[in-house]
Amino acid sequence: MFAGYLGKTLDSITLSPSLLFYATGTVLIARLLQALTWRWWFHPFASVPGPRLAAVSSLWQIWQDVFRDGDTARAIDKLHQEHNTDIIRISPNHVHIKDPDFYFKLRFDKDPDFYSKLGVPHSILSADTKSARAMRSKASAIVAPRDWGVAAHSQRGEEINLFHTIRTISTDIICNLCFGFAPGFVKRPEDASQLFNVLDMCLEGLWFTVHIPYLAEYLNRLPKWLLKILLPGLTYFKNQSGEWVDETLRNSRNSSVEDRKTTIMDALNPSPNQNIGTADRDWLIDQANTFVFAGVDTTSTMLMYTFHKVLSSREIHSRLQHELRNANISIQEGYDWKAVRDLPYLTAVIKEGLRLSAVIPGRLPRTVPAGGVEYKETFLPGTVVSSTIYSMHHNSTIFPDPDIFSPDRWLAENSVELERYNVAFSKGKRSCIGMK
Ligand code: HEM
Repeated sequence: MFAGYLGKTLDSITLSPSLLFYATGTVLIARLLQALTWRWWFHPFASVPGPRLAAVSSLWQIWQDVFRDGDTARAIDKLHQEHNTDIIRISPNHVHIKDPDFYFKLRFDKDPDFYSKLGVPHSILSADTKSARAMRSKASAIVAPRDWGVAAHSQRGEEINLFHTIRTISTDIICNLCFGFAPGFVKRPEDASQLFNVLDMCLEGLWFTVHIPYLAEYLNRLPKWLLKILLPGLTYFKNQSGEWVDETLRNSRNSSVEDRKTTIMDALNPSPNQNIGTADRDWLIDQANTFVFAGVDTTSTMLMYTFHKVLSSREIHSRLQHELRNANISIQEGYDWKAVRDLPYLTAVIKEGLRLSAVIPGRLPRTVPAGGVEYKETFLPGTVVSSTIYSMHHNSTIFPDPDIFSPDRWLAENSVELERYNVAFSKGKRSCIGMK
């Protein structure tokens, strides 16, 4: 009887456009309310403190990343202080944990959702743990400390743009590692300007692209002519890396098998003994972009920051100068890098520069394995968890007066223990390859 009544009622309803509009709207609002209610009251992170906006949406992260110039790590640290807790909810399925002991347990896999949006889907940086392991062992065999024989060509008293100069040195060294030759930016710094503008643009754009699903993937699939119109800088970067990769492959075809293993591109080349196909060439260009991107600005920013700190403190400057003079080390005449590496005060200055320069300010998200893990009273199911380097390096229990640049903390009695908390290069299976 009820079915008959319902059938008649439905027959009498005519499906007008306005009815369709209201019905769709009602369903969408109901779905939204359901999602908000779940995230707010019933989600496993419902009791984890954090901004309300972060509990129900990704808007808090978007606000920090895009509109506050990616200053998210500092904002997260502030939240920990405000809520006086080691665990903070920074988006519906993502918590940030400040506890140093948890950092060392954070050996989970990279969050594919985040890393796939960085625009280099096939690169070592975005690869899953298993594929990355094979690439890492090949590439890290090439990265070793050595004398690169590059020195800035500046005369005494001549003004230079220090950051630009450091960047040219870093690029020449990274290119030597990757391709076996340097573009010669140290001698012709003006040639590097376009590449550096593109690196700046990519870095700024990154905070935006990580929030737009599939954007990086679509950009990668666009025809080359369209990408050139839409993003000329990115096209320039890809073409430049493409030329470098081609030259490496040409050089290795003309050299012996033993010599080929001396560059990262040769070590990673998936088809070393034959002419490389388009897919493998594109794959290598992705790796090349990653190494240039990961190696150049990290090193340059850290060095620039450290130079600034040394030059702003008369005491640190004169102690460093004294140590270098006593060791008879002068950059003008060339020097023994092994002797430089062992200088205690210089090493302490570099460690302090690494601690405070925060060159990787992001959250480095990891996925909790299926089955979940416990963190104190909170159960973390297969969600996302991160611990920023910034939080570790600004922990005042480990580093008293954390904002003060004090190389002496690395020379104190507890300095060996302190070393454990120097995580500038991250730790574990996905730590930095350039660390050596
Ligand atoms: C001061 C300099 C540097 C710092 C502070 C630094 C820091 C880091 C950090 C924190 C990570 C981990 C990122 C993550 O978990 O997503 C990383 C990864 C990486 N770094 Fe560096 N880096 C530096 C220089 C370099 C250099 C010179 C190279 C190239 C020779 C390099 C190549 C890489 C690569 C390829 C990865 C990805 C490793 C993987 O995913 O398994 N980095 N770096």
